[in-house]
Amino acid sequence: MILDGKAVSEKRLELLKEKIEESGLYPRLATVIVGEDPASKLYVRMKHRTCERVGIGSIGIELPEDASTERVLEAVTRLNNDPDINGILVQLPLPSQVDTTRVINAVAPGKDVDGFHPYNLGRLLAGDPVFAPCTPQGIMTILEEYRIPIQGQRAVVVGRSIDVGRPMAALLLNADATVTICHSKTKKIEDEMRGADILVSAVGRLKFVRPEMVKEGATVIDVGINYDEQGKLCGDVDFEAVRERAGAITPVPGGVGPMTIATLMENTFKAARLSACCNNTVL
Ligand SMILES: NC(=O)C1=CN([C@@H]2O[C@H](COP(=O)(O)OP(=O)(O)OC[C@H]3O[C@@H](n4cnc5c(N)ncnc54)[C@H](OP(=O)(O)O)[C@@H]3O)[C@@H](O)[C@H]2O)C=CC1
Ligand SMILES: Nc1nc(=O)c2c([nH]1)NC[C@@H]1CN(c3ccc(C(=O)N[C@@H](CCC(=O)O)C(=O)O)cc3)C=[N+]21
Repeated sequence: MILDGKAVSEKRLELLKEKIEESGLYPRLATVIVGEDPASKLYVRMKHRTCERVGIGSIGIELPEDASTERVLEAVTRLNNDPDINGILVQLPLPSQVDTTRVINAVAPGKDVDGFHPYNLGRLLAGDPVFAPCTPQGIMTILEEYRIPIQGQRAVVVGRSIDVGRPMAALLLNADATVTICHSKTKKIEDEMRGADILVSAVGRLKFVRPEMVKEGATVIDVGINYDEQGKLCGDVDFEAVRERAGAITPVPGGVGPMTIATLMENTFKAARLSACCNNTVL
């Protein structure tokens, strides 16, 4: 079975559009982009376009490639203090002279729709999330939509980044999976991966997941965004070979990526509701 993330994202966006209309709210997202990286610019454009489609206002702050940490912090602080802005997304990666951790930590937790702030990561780890990172949260939505059982299942997450691997493991644990996290220092990683009922690859390497690493019938989630020798967009999974063994698998493109953006929209609406109804007292 192919897990059609694109179709699930379309369905969720239509539903969200209706909910936003009914709410009478006008949520607003601000993006901050530093430099001219074409991939980052493309992603930010896609986010703004999706905002427009569901009834979320958006503004884009663009800073020069050589912007200092202080300059980026100043932009974030201004957005934190702007009552018209509900969500703030600082597009990563930032140029090397910018201290990414300081910038992430500066975003007001109630506007942190990426879920990267340590407050939100802590809430997630405590089993009581407010904003979970969009990519892993979007993966949970795909699993739910396709009724893939999670409770008691063995889940293996390859990758331990703040944006994908770690929060993915926390979400699966919160859903009662038995979770293993693998990374570049993991010994006998193939044996770990072969034990997975649910295998999530967030590595960033072409053909990292080969069929011999996949249990027959497993659910395989491909987070990777890579380009092959022809410049074609590919995930981490050797898709054609692995799909024969997997019970269910996400393609790239059309799998996890569209769900990341749909979840960002859901988090932005949530941020708007939190500030409207409870003045952020849940935080
Ligand atoms: N579709 C989407 O919406 C999104 C896609 N992505 C894509 O997902 C991929 C991962 O992203 P991200 O988590 O940010 O990346 P990072 O580079 O931050 O993390 C990669 C992880 O993979 C691990 N790793 C690298 N090589 C190996 C190896 N040979 N064996 C086992 N583990 C290895 C690293 O281990 P260690 O920690 O030991 O170095 C690290 O934990 C990228 O391709 C990225 O473009 C990312 C975000 C959203
Ligand atoms: N602060 C921050 N938040 C992020 O969520 C964030 C980020 N920085 N930096 C970069 C990564 C990457 N990311 C993707 C989003 C959508 C697709 C996506 O929609 N991909 C389409 C294909 C798009 C194409 O054609 O290239 C697909 O897989 O079908 C991919 C990757 C979000 N990220």
